[in-house]
Order: sequence, then structure tokens, then C-alpha cells
Amino acid sequence: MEILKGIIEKAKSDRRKIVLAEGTEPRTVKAAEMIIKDGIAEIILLGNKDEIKSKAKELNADIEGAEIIDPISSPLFESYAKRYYELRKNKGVDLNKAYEIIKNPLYFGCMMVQNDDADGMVAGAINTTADLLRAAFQIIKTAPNISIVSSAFIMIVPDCGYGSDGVFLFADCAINPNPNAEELASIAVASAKTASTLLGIEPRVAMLSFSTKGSAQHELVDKVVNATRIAKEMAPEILIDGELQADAAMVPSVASLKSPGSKVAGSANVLIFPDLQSGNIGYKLVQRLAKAQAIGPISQGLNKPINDLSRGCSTEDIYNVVAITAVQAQANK
Ligand SMILES: CC(C)(COP(=O)(O)OP(=O)(O)OC[C@H]1O[C@@H](n2cnc3c(N)ncnc32)[C@H](O)[C@@H]1OP(=O)(O)O)[C@@H](O)C(=O)NCCC(=O)NCCS
Ligand SMILES: CC(=O)OP(=O)(O)O
Repeated sequence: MEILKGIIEKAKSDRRKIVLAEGTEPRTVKAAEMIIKDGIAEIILLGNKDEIKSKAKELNADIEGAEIIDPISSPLFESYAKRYYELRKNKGVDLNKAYEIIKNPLYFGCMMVQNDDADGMVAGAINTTADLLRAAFQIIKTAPNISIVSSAFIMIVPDCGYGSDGVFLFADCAINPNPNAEELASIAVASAKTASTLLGIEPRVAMLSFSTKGSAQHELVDKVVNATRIAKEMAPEILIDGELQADAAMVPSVASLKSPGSKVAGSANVLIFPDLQSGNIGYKLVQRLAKAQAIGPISQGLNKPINDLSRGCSTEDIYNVVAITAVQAQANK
């Protein structure tokens, strides 16, 4: 929890302007109230003004301090549509289509961030990850020298001595369905960076598999072995090891049996899943069965901070992801 408090204090220290694209969604409206009250960020809610105000009234939420922008009647609408057309005309988008697309708050919000009218955006309480990411990929795009955008969850597991006192980073649990070895290596390196910059912990990165150091042979294991080698070449300064089963990665007694001498096994705090099936299932199991707090998915590798939520998120989750987005935005300046 200390880690989360640190992020929240950092967000407060230099307030950024964050767009909440799902402005009428009840958890979002409540989160906006809390964020404004605690001074975490300046908030822009997107959507129909009357609908947002009546939702706030119904929820007894004070959102007086929020700016409300209706994309359709906004003076920014025309210029954003034209800019979107310029960005996507070589992909077959004509001007009429651009006007249609910019009515969608996910696209309008990304345009606000891209044009520095806001510093970051959070959505995904009602929209799917794929819909949010498509808008971000098209408008915000991938940062220089980054081959692939991925995501990570901060997992805070109660009464747990593994990882960094129960704190882990899990990746990729939200974006890339089946990364190849190079892509998996990039996810590992990006996650190590997120762990050190956002969580302030020294990353110990485990490349997870159903095999530990050759205990099983399969092409799925080969992918993780290759990804581990590539990640070590990409970032020799980072502690990365694999392939490791989850118990060998986290539990010292199992690590000493299965992978003796490893600097990561038994103490991993960054867990890299081999594909999205295992990553998404894995984080939800830990969240629900171990009652862990799952904060994210936090995007890694976009030019500017756009973050997703799970549709199962709580008001508190939105509050936390906004704080993280604000801290990422500070780092971008
Ligand atoms: C991320 C995702 C939406 C991309 O899907 P898609 O639209 O079919 O992907 P495409 O291959 O058509 O690519 C669309 C654009 O995004 C870009 N893109 C796709 N994946 C990318 C990635 N990981 N990093 C950077 N750019 C990416 C493509 O380069 C392309 O750009 P362009 O249109 O400018 O050429 C898709 O991989 C997905 O649905 N992932 C799973 C999301 C999910 O359901 N998660 C589980 C719940 S959290
Ligand atoms: C991250 C994630 O799994 O999102 P959702 O639950 O909305 O599919």
C-alpha cells in the first residue's frame, strides 16, 4: 500500500489534466468526485452535459470542479475530425467517416491528449480494451524505439511475503494475444522499466512457463527460452531469468530445488506471462481468489499516457489508475 500512497502523493505534487472518456458512467462519476476532492488531478469528463450532471445528482456526487466537454458540441470537434482524417486518410478514412469517428469519446479523448489539450486519458469501465486500444494506437501511436505496446497490472496481494512484500507487476495481461519471442522480450524489458519507474522497486523479472530450466520440452517452452535470451541481450543490466514455473519464480524453497543459483527464481517481482490467455486468466485468479488489488492495465510504450480499466473495476480502481496516468504524464513533460 505504501507504493500506492507514493504514487498518489506524486500525482498531487504536480497536478495533470486527465480526461475520463466515459463521463456518464457511475463509477467514473464517483471517482471524479474523489479525485477532485483529494487534488489528485484536474478532471475532464466527456459526454452530454445534462446527462453527466443528472448522473452526478443521482449519485449525490460533487463534480463542480470538473470540466465537462460534449465532443459533438465542442469547438474542438471540427479541428480534431480534420486531424484524424489527416492521420488515417492513407488507411481509407474519408472526411465524413472522420467526423463520425471523432464523435466517439474514446477518439475525441485521445485527440485531446495528442494535441496537449489534456495530459492523459482513462477509460474502459464500459468500453472493451480492444476499442480503447484501437483509438490509442491510431492517434497516440507507439513511442520511439518501442516495437510493441503492452500492458502491466500492479498486483498488491494481502498477507503475502513473495515478490516485493506482496507487490508484483504482471504482464502482459491485456493487449497482445500471442506475442512472438521478440515481442515477449520487449514486454519483459518494458515491464522492468515500469516496475522501477512507477513502483520504485528493483525489478527481478521471471519469464513464466509450464517448464523450469528444461524440465519440459515443447515449442511453447522454446518461445519462452528464446524470449529470455533476447531480453537479456536487449537489457543486460536487468535481472531476468527463465523459463520458470510460477512456483519456482516466487517461492524460495521451490526455487532452490528447481533452479538453484538463479538470481531471480524464488524472489521474482515482475511476472511475464507467455501469452494473453495465461496473463489475463492469471491476474483475474489472483485478484479474485487471493483478494489482491489489481491496478491497471497500465499501458507501456505509448507516446502519451492512455490507460484502460477492466469493466469489472471499482471506483477505487479508477481513482488509482488516474493517479498512475497523472504520474506517467509528469514523466512525459
Ligand atoms: C490490441 C488489439 C485491439 C489490436 O487489434 P487489431 O485492431 O485487430 O489489430 P490490427 O492488427 O488490425 O492493428 C490495428 C492497428 O494497431 C496497431 N497495433 C496492434 N497491436 C499493437 C501493439 N501491440 N502495439 C502497437 N501497435 C499495435 C497496428 O500496427 C495497426 O496500426 P495501423 O492501423 O496504424 O496500421 C488486439 O490485439 C486485441 O484485441 N487484443 C486483445 C485485447 C483484449 O481483449 N484484452 C483482454 C481484456 S483486457
Ligand atoms: C483487463 C480486462 O480483462 O478487462 P475486461 O475485464 O474489461 O475485459
